[in-house]
Amino acid sequence: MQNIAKGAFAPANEQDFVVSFRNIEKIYGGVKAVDAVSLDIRRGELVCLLGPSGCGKTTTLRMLAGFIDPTGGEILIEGQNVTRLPAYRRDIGIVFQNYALFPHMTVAKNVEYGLISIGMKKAERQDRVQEILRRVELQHLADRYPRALSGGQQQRVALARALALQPKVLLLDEPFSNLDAQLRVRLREDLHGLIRSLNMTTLFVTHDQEEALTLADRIVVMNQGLVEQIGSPEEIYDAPSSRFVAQFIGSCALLEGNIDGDGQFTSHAGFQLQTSASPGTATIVIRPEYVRRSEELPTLRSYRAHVDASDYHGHTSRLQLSVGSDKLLMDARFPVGRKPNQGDLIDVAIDPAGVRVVPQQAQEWRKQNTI
Ligand SMILES: Nc1ncnc2c1ncn2[C@@H]1O[C@H](COP(=O)(O)OP(=O)(O)OP(=O)(O)O)[C@@H](O)[C@H]1O
Repeated sequence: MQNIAKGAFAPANEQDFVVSFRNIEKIYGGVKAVDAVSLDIRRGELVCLLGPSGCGKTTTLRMLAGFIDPTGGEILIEGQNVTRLPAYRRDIGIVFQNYALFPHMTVAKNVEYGLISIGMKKAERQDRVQEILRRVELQHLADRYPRALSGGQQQRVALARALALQPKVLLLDEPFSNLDAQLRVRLREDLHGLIRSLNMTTLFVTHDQEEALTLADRIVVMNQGLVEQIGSPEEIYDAPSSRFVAQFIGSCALLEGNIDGDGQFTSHAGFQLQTSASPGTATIVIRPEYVRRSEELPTLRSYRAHVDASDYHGHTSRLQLSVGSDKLLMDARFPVGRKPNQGDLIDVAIDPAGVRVVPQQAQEWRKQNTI
């Protein structure tokens, strides 16, 4: 099997894989919505498909669910080729974006529904419903109808319904998109804890990078049907494989230029920075939290920067800076009353830990990772 990713969950052997996508492809009217996606998901792993609208993440999820037939490639669940199996024979639980609860059924009946359809006996069914409602802390709402539940409670019913059938894999399609910002964060933590405690193998789709970074063991960044990078949240953030990944995950400055034989980078506009990279044309990524006040890094080179914009965000301030005609971003805390304002000049230094040289495209990363 291909060694696809080198994340924290690099699998030990094939038996550990619950899901394998092998060169999966979907073509719609001549356009590749999903292009040669390969991915192995290990038992108990939480993997996120992340990317902008239209990048192919929902199509990939739905091919695993059995709702869309791939144009090419294979999908395996616990080693069995399920590519041509109908959805109901794949042992998959799904929580849809809009939860898709039955409005005329109580919470308990919603959860019980799938168990009736597989012919489970009444006593066993009722035990299972009780057990799963207890796990998602909804026992007290068992007799309510969906319309009398909050968004977060509806989400938990949908989750309970999916888990009741004890699926091999849980699929979540934008699980938090219908919730307000505060509830989103709380439910994210709840869901994380629950999935972890059940050791549930989970694939979820989101376009929200923060959701992916906080929830996933590994993130699959997709762009125009292709996998740009697969890695742990730290790898994706700290070592992006391409300009696209660097810009899509978090904020950064991207500077184009050349690296000489001593590792010195010079941008096209003349900004210079010492790196340890090999010579050649290069794009460097500088994350804003690594741009610091010069006085904090007195041994490093200092740059005089013009403050183009200065925004207070509570825990930090975000400054947009110009050094010559190159642009940098800076996230920093300033003592009360000392936040620089637009038009000020400040001296900054760049912590080398936050500087990465990235390839122009993801091809290089894919080549190295045999995708
Ligand atoms: N049934 C279809 N017929 C034709 N094209 C389709 C169909 N479904 C999806 N596509 C196209 O395939 C591409 C991938 O769509 P997909 O829904 O997988 O993207 P996505 O990353 O999930 O986007 P979003 O976040 O907006 O849901 C898009 O260009 C989309 O227009």
